[in-house]
Amino acid sequence: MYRPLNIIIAGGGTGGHLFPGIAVAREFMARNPESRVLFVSTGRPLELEILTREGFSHQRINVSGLKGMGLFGKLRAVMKIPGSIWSAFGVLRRFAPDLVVGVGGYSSGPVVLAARWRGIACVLQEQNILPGITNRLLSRWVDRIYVSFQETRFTEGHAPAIWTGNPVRKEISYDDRVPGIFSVDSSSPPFGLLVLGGSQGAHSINQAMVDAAGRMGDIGPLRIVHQTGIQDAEMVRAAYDKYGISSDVRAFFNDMPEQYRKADLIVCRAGATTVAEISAVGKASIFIPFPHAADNHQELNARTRVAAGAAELILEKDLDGESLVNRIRRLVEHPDDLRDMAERARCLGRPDAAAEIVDDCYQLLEKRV
Ligand SMILES: CC(=O)N[C@H]1[C@@H](OP(=O)(O)OP(=O)(O)OC[C@H]2O[C@@H](n3ccc(=O)[nH]c3=O)[C@H](O)[C@@H]2O)O[C@H](CO)[C@@H](O)[C@@H]1O
Repeated sequence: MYRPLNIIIAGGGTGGHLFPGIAVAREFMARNPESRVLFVSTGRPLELEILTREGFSHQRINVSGLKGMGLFGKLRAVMKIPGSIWSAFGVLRRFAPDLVVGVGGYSSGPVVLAARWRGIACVLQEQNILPGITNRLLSRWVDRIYVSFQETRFTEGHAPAIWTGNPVRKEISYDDRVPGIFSVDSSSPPFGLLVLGGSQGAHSINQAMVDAAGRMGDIGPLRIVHQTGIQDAEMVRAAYDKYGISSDVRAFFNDMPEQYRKADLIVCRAGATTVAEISAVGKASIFIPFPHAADNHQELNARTRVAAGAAELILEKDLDGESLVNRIRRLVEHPDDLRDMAERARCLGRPDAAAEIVDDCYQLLEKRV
């Protein structure tokens, strides 16, 4: 029997940080429904919408990131740090957590530091192959770090790191009882192409698909599901309509499990949570990493899959409509290759990541009693 816990999930900001936190939060609630979970972060609109839908409480904290800021922005961000740590103490006093889970993003910093100061158990979850700056700074002040990639390394003096994989929501994971996984089957057109731009959409992928739309005539029946982000939805929808391509274009999908299930091929950025979900669901993919992600970590995330024959890669500098269509056409014409990639992807999946993390957290708390 698992005892009820008060858990704070600190950090987030983007879907790639938030959804692993939700997977872990749900696992804690499954172990004991009397547990309470509070998410603490800057509270971007998308984040608040997702947490409300999931039924989790949220507490906003006023903190800014340092990265990519000018001198004035950096100074303002530094000046906010004492206030944000002070508010974090207030949150800790009111919620009285047994454990704080930092999921990356600068808003996790003050909460984890304040919790450490108060002697509360703290763990980190790192989604990317290269740790983000906040997790790197916090790595020596916590009890454990759960990493998504076996290759991930922290600098000396860090807490014990455990390779669990990146927690993925249960309904996304591969299940051989669900029809549609490994749905690559040339006898059942149309071919399902899922295009994802990460949680905010990717303008260059949108642009390349618009350019590609006029060159897809000879590929055969296609059904494109495309997540564009807010800016480009109209432009992309108009291009598919112009060339008579059946499509579902939206700024953001709230039904990703369904969309993954129906896809025969996924064209997407290489955010760590997308990469983990594609493995969990066992699908073929073409990654187009965001080249300006910190230390180019998206390309490194993607290369782990490419090296295992589980995905293909197009670098942004080589991306245009023609290169994209050529890759898609080749894979549509070689379903065996698609199936092989999908199976290799599935072998890399760690569908039990959330359960492993929660098991370890209970053990950690047991030792501290
Ligand atoms: C620009 C940038 O720095 N992005 C980072 C951000 O990416 P980003 O926030 O884009 O995150 P990911 O691609 O890793 O994950 C996106 C998440 O959003 C969900 N989703 C996506 C589209 C949609 O329509 N509906 C939906 O629910 C996906 O299922 C997934 O759970 O966090 C990732 C994880 O730390 C990093 O690897 C990325 O580099």
